[in-house]
Amino acid sequence: MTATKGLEGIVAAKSSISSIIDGVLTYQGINIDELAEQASFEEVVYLLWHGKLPTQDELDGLIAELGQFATVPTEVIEGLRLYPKASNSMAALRTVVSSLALYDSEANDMSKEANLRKAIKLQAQLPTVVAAYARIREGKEPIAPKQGVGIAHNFLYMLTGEEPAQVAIEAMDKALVLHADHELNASTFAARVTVATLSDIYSGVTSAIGALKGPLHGGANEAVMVMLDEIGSLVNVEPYIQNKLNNKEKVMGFGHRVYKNGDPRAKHLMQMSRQLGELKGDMTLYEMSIKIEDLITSQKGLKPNVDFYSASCYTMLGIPRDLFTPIFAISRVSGWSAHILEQYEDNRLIRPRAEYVGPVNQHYVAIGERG
Ligand SMILES: CC(=O)SCCNC(=O)CCNC(=O)[C@H](O)C(C)(C)COP(=O)(O)OP(=O)(O)OC[C@H]1O[C@@H](n2cnc3c(N)ncnc32)[C@H](O)[C@@H]1OP(=O)(O)O
Ligand SMILES: O=C([O-])CC(=O)C(=O)O
Repeated sequence: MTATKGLEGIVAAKSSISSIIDGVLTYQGINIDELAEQASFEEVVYLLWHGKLPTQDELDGLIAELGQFATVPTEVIEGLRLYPKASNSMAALRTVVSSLALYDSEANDMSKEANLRKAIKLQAQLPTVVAAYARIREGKEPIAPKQGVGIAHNFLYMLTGEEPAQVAIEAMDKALVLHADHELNASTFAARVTVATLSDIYSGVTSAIGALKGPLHGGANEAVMVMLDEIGSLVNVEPYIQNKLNNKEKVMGFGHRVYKNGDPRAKHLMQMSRQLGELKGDMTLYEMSIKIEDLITSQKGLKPNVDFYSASCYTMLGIPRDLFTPIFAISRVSGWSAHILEQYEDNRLIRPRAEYVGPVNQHYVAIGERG
């Protein structure tokens, strides 16, 4: 038995949710470029869960259910007030999602209907939780979700307490569409491994949030913004990046396990970054990002991934950088849930093997005789 480090190239599941074939990403066979330009996030959620785009009635029904479930139990909001103010935002989100199970009477109901309902609840509640967390740590009161508006709109409203501009809603909605699913990425795999023991959907999503948090995965979007903040201005880009490359340090937001010729989502976020810069009348972050891309691509041959331009976009939307990965989770919970439901449909325990490389033929030595 020989291990493949990082399971690179190993096909570990059959799935009909999203595909990456020859560098093209599709959700249910629809190219991400079409969805990014035309679909709303709620249409994508329906697509991932039901395998087809919704009719107007089906879409209205989903939006109504998301509204109905968007309110988070008071106990959970009260719990947020007790978290240390300096908590890591993804650790807080992971803890909240785990605790949501305690207040859901059907948390352990494994029927198909209950599992779909729990997927809707999680999708509805994550934006409320992230916005409430962000406000409470600033000493502000959480804002109750609005009914009848999309998740992008509601999230920005609950975060700021103000009616968001149409351009901000559209940018956020597109970002949510672009992050919704991505085949067997690390967090989705973690979710599938967890529920393949026939554990519940809250456990699966809690595992997934833990996996998304890391900087090699979803945590890279925050790390990109840390880097942009450290660089500070266009003139500093070249020496900063050169120094990183000389020290053989990774530059966050570049490279990908599957895409070697570029992540198809990045160009949409790059355009969004440019447009938001133009609207703000401040191109600094966009221009710094373009310069970093030029340097990394020419010197390392690495292309930006989904996490690179999302950092400047979210900052220009006025969002604090430690909410970037929680926003990724607000979107990706749609994909995690789709994969969890798919796993339950045709389940088998996921339990690979390890190549043993430890010592052999050892013997127990009494404690007093050990060196
Ligand atoms: C939503 C997402 O999860 S998208 C990915 C987000 N993560 C990041 O942006 C973090 C930065 N990128 C990386 O760490 C990697 O490119 C990963 C983890 C995304 C993919 O990694 P892998 O396919 O395992 O590639 P691996 O990490 O083995 O790198 C291969 C080589 O490219 C180099 N490399 C890969 N990414 C980078 C990078 N961002 N900056 C500099 N060098 C890099 C590695 O140092 C390594 O070089 P070596 O062969 O000389 O040692
Ligand atoms: O697929 C991956 O390995 C990471 C990624 O881009 C994603 O989860 O969106």
